[in-house]
Amino acid sequence: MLQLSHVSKLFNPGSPDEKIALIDIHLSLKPGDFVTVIGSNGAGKSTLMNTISGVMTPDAGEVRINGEVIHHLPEHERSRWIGRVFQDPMAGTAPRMTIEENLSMAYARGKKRGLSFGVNAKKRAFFLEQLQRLGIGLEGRLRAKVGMLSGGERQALSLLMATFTQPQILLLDEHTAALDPARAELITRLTKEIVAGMKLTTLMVTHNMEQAIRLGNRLIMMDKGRIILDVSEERKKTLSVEQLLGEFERISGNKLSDDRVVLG
Ligand SMILES: Nc1ncnc2c1ncn2[C@@H]1O[C@H](COP(=O)(O)OP(=O)(O)OP(=O)(O)O)[C@@H](O)[C@H]1O
Repeated sequence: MLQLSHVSKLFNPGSPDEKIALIDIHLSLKPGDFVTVIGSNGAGKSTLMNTISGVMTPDAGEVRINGEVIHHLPEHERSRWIGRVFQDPMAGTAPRMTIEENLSMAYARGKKRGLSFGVNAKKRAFFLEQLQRLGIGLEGRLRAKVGMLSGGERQALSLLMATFTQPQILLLDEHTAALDPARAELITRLTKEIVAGMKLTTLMVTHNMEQAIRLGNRLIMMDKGRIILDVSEERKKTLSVEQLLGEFERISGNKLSDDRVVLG
């Protein structure tokens, strides 16, 4: 499904600002895997997501989705294959457009140009059904401007839009981090439901250690551009936050330096 081999990324090579972001990363995900990603500041988590999404090209190695090298794919193919939700609820939606218009845009995403963004009765019925699944009352607000929604509502909409086209890979980039605990819990629940319901292959970066253990069937830990620990579903079942932090210290030789860490 997703295959990274020998992936490396260096910023500002040869300059005093040189930064090694990824070093010889190997990662293989099976269809339906839900992998949580944790690590210290600057470990390379965002660079990993950017490289998988094709936003950044690796300096060495390659990323394949279903056997195809991602960087060779045209933009519309990539956006059909990859859904992404960012930390900032503002990032995934267009605030001046209505919920219905945003959904229509997401619906057309990944399809060849020329496809209408317009909303017809059939599409509207589909949108209503999808919004009802979220269970937060957005189905009654199709014509509301998205800029009027709360952060949690926008993030729920972003999640729906990112998964509309049944992407091959779903990338969640600290997508609950900017929300208050109740909203974060809501988005976590919706994430679990959508990922399990659609059997999506998912990578989720989180600073919440408890969430990283509780969600998904695999956990990877990054430090200084490398994957330093890969935890199986079995091991995750009995793993505590203290043990996870202990493992980080044992392998990296340092305490986890993450200024946004949430223990649980
Ligand atoms: N565009 C860029 N230009 C230069 N250096 C960069 C750039 N993006 C990332 N880096 C550097 O690459 C390294 C990895 O950064 P990255 O953002 O991937 O880490 P991260 O694990 O997501 O960190 P955090 O948890 O702090 O957000 C860091 O040293 C960072 O400073």
